Amino acid sequence: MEIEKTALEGCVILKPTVFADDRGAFFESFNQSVFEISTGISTNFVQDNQSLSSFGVLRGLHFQTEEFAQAKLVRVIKGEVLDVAVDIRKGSKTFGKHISIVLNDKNNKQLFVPRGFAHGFVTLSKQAIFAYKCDNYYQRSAESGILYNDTTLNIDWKVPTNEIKLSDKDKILPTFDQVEAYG
Ligand SMILES: Cc1cn([C@H]2C[C@H](O)[C@@H](COP(=O)(O)OP(=O)(O)O[C@H]3O[C@@H](C)C(=O)[C@@H](O)[C@H]3O)O2)c(=O)[nH]c1=O
Repeated sequence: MEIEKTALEGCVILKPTVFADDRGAFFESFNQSVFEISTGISTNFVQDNQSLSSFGVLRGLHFQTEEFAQAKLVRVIKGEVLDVAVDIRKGSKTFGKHISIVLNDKNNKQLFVPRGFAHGFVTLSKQAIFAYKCDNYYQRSAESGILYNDTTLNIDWKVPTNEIKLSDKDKILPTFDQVEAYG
């Protein structure tokens, strides 16, 4: 397992060791002990999620508020996405900053997104299966988010605006300035 720190403290890229042979390939997509030892992060994941999206589908930017906040370990099983995490932690020196990383079924990269981040992705391939672990349960009443094209955040989603597909819910998310910081 390779670990790469990012510009945002607590956001870590993980690259599992892949064992390829003439049958195909194998890797451990999650091993709690390896995760904790290699990242130094202690979590208790309680929910696994999976979504299927077609090209241009943008899910985000999402987070759950306060005590319902979720850390996520995200990856792509099939296809390719541009994954984005935005720091919304009160007092963080990178508050309002974001990172973006290409996750696909070739690089097998995973991104750990701590609590206190808004998270989203856009699908770059024809289809993408996105999978993630969460350390807190889904709570509909605590759902919140930030508009993907917020001008303060200024995220380059790499997909032309006219090809981006959003849910009705994501079309009316608040702007960054309207959102309360985490913590
Ligand atoms: C996220 C979630 C949704 N749902 C339901 C609610 C709704 O009817 C349907 C689709 O939900 P959404 O449109 O919110 O799904 P989606 O837009 O894929 O939401 C996800 O986006 C990514 C970027 C994240 O970071 C996740 O935390 C989550 O917010 O699934 C659950 O039952 N459990 C869950 O954990």
